[in-house]
Amino acid sequence: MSTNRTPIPFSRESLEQVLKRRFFFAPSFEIYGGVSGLYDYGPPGCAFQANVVDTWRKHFILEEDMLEVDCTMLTPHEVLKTSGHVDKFADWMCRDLKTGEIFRADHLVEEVLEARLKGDKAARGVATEEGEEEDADKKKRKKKVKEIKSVKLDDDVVKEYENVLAQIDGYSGSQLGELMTKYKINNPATDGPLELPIEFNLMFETAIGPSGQLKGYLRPETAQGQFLNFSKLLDCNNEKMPFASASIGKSFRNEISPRAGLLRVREFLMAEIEHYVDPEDKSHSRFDEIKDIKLKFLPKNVQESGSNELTEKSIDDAVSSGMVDNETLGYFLARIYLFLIKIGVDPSRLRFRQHMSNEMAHYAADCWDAELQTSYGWIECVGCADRSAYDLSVHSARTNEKLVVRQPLPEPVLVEKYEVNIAKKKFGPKFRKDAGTVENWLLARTQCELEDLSKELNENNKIVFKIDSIPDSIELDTEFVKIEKVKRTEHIREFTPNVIEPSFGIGRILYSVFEHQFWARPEDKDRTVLSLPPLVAPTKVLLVPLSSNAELQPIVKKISAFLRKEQVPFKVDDSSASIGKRYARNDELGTPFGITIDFDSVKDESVTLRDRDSTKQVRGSLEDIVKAIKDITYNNVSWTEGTSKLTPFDSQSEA
Ligand SMILES: Nc1ncnc2c1ncn2[C@@H]1O[C@H](COP(=O)(O)OP(=O)(O)OP(=O)(O)O)[C@@H](O)[C@H]1O
Repeated sequence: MSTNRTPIPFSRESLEQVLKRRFFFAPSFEIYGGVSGLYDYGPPGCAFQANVVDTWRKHFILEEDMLEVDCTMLTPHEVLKTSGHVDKFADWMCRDLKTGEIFRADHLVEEVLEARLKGDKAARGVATEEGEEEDADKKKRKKKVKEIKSVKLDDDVVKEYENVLAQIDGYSGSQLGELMTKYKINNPATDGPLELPIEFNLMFETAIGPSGQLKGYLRPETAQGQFLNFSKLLDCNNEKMPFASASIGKSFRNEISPRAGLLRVREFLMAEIEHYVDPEDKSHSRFDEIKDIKLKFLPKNVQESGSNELTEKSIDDAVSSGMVDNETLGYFLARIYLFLIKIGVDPSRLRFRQHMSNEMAHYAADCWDAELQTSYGWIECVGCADRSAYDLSVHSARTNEKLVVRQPLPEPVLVEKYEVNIAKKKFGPKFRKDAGTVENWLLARTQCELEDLSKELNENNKIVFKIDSIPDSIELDTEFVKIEKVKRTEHIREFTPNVIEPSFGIGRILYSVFEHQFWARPEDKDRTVLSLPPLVAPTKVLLVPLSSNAELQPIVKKISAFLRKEQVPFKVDDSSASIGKRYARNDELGTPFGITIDFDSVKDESVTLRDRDSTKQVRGSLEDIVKAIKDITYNNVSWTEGTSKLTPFDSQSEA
């Protein structure tokens, strides 16, 4: 990284101009006025994303020998009903019945309370936090917010607000409604009253096929496709455990109020891992390799006490103290950290936040988000959850397909377990075409469910339950079914694996890296640079002929052919702009190296290599220069080390 990089106040406006000017990304359908939450990536954005995804594949899929799948985005209703998304994948929205404006309830509470705290700080003459810039939308809204005037709050109220904000991700709809009433939160623009929060499902609904009868959704995550292929994947892995599947693909969420550019969009690229592990042994065979890595943690008890103070600990300490639930989860937190650093995340602006008890799904054993600090605040970019056996169990129960691992036991064991005995002959006449479905439903129950059913049968002499595909409730007495605890000698251990799921939103990560790597040359604040790591930079080399003299053309062609052969992504800039301007253009594109071709190059094929960040230059043969570029880009070699055998070159002014 540059030795010249001095901290200057980050300007989001300036970054946005660069990203737009160089077409990293832009609103989709822009000439039609655009649609909120939808973006197209331009050439440098595409190349950057492709390189990040390539690094992700190498870092996780290849390094960890994961099984990659590519599943469909269109998903039938039944699958997402079973997974819980149809009923629960929702955010809370509230409407202003007069103006029709819609707000996401938690974001509204957060924005208003933050604004009031800012007003309070202003009244007390305290400077507001640096780096918390506001996007245009937020600014527009805030302009109209009457209460952002500097109004001093009581100390108790400040404490209360801070406490609410620390836990903002964990509130239910009714709790948000209570907060809105308690703190008199109205439409910030008009001060008009708002409806209490109602649930809004975030999935895009569609119909599959012309009849319109097969209801479906665009998937909101890639995970379900991986779970449904579990048995095939286990087979691919020769039935060996633990193992992981992985998938990279688009997901869709009909966000209530998309905002903050790439950070909250309606269609985005996800990279997800489902690591299947024995529930009785969540150790990880490679834990030793990462155990000493130190991470910054924000545990749930700290947030629940209204604070956001970070604790720095090694992963080893975090797991052995029980703060992180198990070794495998800890292993992935460290691997996530290493990946993010590799692609340009600033480690000092990365923290791992644990989900609070009321935020975490009831089945999850533990959950941590990798959050990156940006001018929009701390943003969740990677979720990493131990989802226990939930997903495989629910799909198994719904389809009656066993999604389990069967392992021969070293010694037979005597076990006590619940078994279902069905009076098959009576099922046919009672249930007719549904007899098989009811039978399979009973046989697919887990031991815990059987324990409950057995109790119910003993106490009431009957059990009553509901199966989705059968309209009426089903009632069975002991003539039809017996559920009893029996002793059996077993030679095989059968279990449903637990799943540890690291889930990456690529767009959020890309944007955070832009912010973390954007700076301006101290001598001129308009000469901005995107210091993307060479590994992921869209183009590695800018080829710059010193002049447009025809004499240089053959050597430019020759060097281009050599770079192509060596598979180094490059661009030629033979425009008439000054050399400094040409470099400046590429500094904004994040191109880490410049190769300058001059009249000496014609004589001896030597060239000059320029480093984007330090603007240092060295001279050498084309072969040696390309070797240095490849070493620095792909082999993690520093500029100093990579160019140590090349001749330092006096760089002229780049003005
Ligand atoms: N609307 C979105 N736009 C861009 N990326 C997203 C969006 N929603 C989720 N992601 C990304 O997908 C990852 C995994 O999704 P997950 O369901 O855990 O997010 P989430 O908890 O719903 O996010 P949030 O609370 O911010 O809406 C997130 O860490 C994030 O990087």
